[in-house]
Amino acid sequence: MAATTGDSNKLQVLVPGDIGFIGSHCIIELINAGYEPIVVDNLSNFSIVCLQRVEQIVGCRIINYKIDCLDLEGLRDIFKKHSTYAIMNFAAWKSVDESVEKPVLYYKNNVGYLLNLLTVLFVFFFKPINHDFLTIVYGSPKYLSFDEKHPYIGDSITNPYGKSKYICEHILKDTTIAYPN
Ligand SMILES: O=c1ccn([C@@H]2O[C@H](COP(=O)(O)OP(=O)(O)O[C@H]3O[C@H](CO)[C@@H](O)[C@H](O)[C@H]3O)[C@@H](O)[C@H]2O)c(=O)[nH]1
Repeated sequence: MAATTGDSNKLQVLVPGDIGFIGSHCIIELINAGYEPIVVDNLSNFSIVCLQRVEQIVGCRIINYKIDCLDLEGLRDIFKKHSTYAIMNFAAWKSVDESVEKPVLYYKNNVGYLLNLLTVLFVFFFKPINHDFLTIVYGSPKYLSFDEKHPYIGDSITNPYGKSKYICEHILKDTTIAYPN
């Protein structure tokens, strides 16, 4: 199987959480579109076998790192090794029920990962990124499709998972205001 790493001139896209449901589809589309995805996943929700299946589908090896979201030094090392063109972040815990039982863990993990990504991002002079748009964060849509201008629902979010994502949205909005370029 050919490797995607090394001498390729392809633009590299860091995709934390890309062994997961949405991320694994995303890396296939990235490869089809001519990009080189860099997989960063702590394998908390999926095994490396999922990545191997994706490699079979695309017919090449995919650069991957098993690191935890709160490992700031680990993230820094990855940024040093790759000239990252963009980041698409899917790494998060997403169980509503579990988030109600373990709220601190969810805030620490989901918000902490985003803060670590932004910390490293600014060290390497990148722009802030758009985040995902979810009904769990925004509530019933006021209009479709969701975009950056859509009003947030804030206090009516019923669980720590949704709130952790809501906080992430505000962090990104504030960061984009602070660093418009
Ligand atoms: O701290 C963490 C937590 C999770 N993961 C990984 O992240 C992936 C998440 O995938 P999955 O559990 O299948 O979630 P998805 O359905 O793909 O949803 C993800 O992508 C959505 C769209 O961005 C977000 O809304 C969700 O919160 C986020 O979990 C998995 O491979 C996990 O192993 C990490 O690497 N680090």
